[in-house]
Amino acid sequence: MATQAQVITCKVSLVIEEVEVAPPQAGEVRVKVLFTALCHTDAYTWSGKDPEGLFPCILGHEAAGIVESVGEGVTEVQPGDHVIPCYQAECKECKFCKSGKTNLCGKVRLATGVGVMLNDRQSRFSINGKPIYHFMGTSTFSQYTVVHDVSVAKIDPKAPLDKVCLLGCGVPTGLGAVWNTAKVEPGSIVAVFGLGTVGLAVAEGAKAAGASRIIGIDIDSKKFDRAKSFGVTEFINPKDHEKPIQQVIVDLTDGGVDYSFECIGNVSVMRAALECCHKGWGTSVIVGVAASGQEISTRPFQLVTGRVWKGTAFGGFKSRSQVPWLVDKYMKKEIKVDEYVTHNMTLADINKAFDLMHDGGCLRVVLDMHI
Ligand SMILES: NC(=O)c1ccc[n+]([C@@H]2O[C@H](COP(=O)([O-])OP(=O)(O)OC[C@H]3O[C@@H](n4cnc5c(N)ncnc54)[C@H](O)[C@@H]3O)[C@@H](O)[C@H]2O)c1
Ligand SMILES: N[C@@H](CCC(=O)N[C@@H](CSCO)C(=O)NCC(=O)O)C(=O)O
Ligand SMILES: [Zn+2]
Ligand SMILES: [Zn+2]
Repeated sequence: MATQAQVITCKVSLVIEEVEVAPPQAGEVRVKVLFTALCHTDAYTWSGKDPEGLFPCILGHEAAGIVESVGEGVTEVQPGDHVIPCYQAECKECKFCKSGKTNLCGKVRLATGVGVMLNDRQSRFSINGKPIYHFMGTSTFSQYTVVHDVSVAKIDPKAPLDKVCLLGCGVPTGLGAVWNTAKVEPGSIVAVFGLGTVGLAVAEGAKAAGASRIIGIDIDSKKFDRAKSFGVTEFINPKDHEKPIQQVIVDLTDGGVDYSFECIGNVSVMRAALECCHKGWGTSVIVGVAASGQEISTRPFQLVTGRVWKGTAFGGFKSRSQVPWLVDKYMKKEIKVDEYVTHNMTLADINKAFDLMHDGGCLRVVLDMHI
């Protein structure tokens, strides 16, 4: 086909470049990133569908490392501390942090949303004097990064960093969606849409909360076997049914589920997840991130008749307070983490790692940043 005068769609790679990382300023921490995993939100922003996506930038937000140096006034971490960068900050002082109602923090969010540090609204990354933007206040696809002190959790130095890096995003998000946002009670019937890392962590959290049935829904039936070991008790592939998936679930559950979780980022599935909830009390939690311009819809009657629609960011966990607690739970073998790591690679292979995310067998790829 002739392509002259046409827009061409083609593949591009992330590039690995030498970057200058400026010293941390007041209230900032420079971290040597040892291991980082890839999350679908990195792929989402790279795709250009994130309205906050700003390029050129350094992506990455699910990582663990060691503090290299700290700026003036930083008291809660020091060089040598083992840390997890937290894209969701916790300053403990702002209106949000003090509300007792949310884990969102307002202190640095406006700066991190536009790829800069709060102090001087500049980036600490540059190439030949030209700034490279930060991403989600973390930018962990770099061997060194600079984060705000409110965006870093100090953790047990005995914890294996090549595993607990996952506690920077996907696993806490799923667990917390169940424990903090939905507050699933023992005996509940739960539906999980999407059986990737986040959906499996929802299943794990629901099992721990004592759910009686955990129904996993995915369009890839290969996901089902593995999901059993995370707590899923029944499986549905929407492709095997002619009826809308919400009707299939309502029929199977005597009127609908107590809780549902959308872990895909698809607005049609978000609607189905709400509408498969039981009249009068069923609650649906949106976890997946949908692209810019996408909107959710349903008949208001669904809410009038008692269903509740919620969303969650980082599973409602307060990052600096609770990430160390999650690390301790992992060390006591009370939550899974190793089981979500399906591949280990190096920074040099980051493009292959992104390709692997489309492979049904892949959950998390962990990159060793210094080989
Ligand atoms: N809210 C938050 O704080 C937060 C944190 C982390 C990730 N996320 C988002 O959560 C979502 C899930 O992340 P993940 O890493 O588990 O992704 P993933 O791609 O590994 O998992 C998604 C799963 O959904 C399945 N799927 C796709 N379309 C489907 C459909 N129409 N019906 C049923 N199943 C379908 C896929 O087969 C896959 O198993 C992403 O959108 C990610 O950006 C949100
Ligand atoms: N810039 C994106 C926001 C996407 C989004 O909702 N991010 C989640 C975390 S995804 C982690 O993998 C989140 O926590 N949001 C709350 C926040 O960003 O403060 C967009 O605009 O689509
Ligand atoms: Zn993420
Ligand atoms: Zn705050």
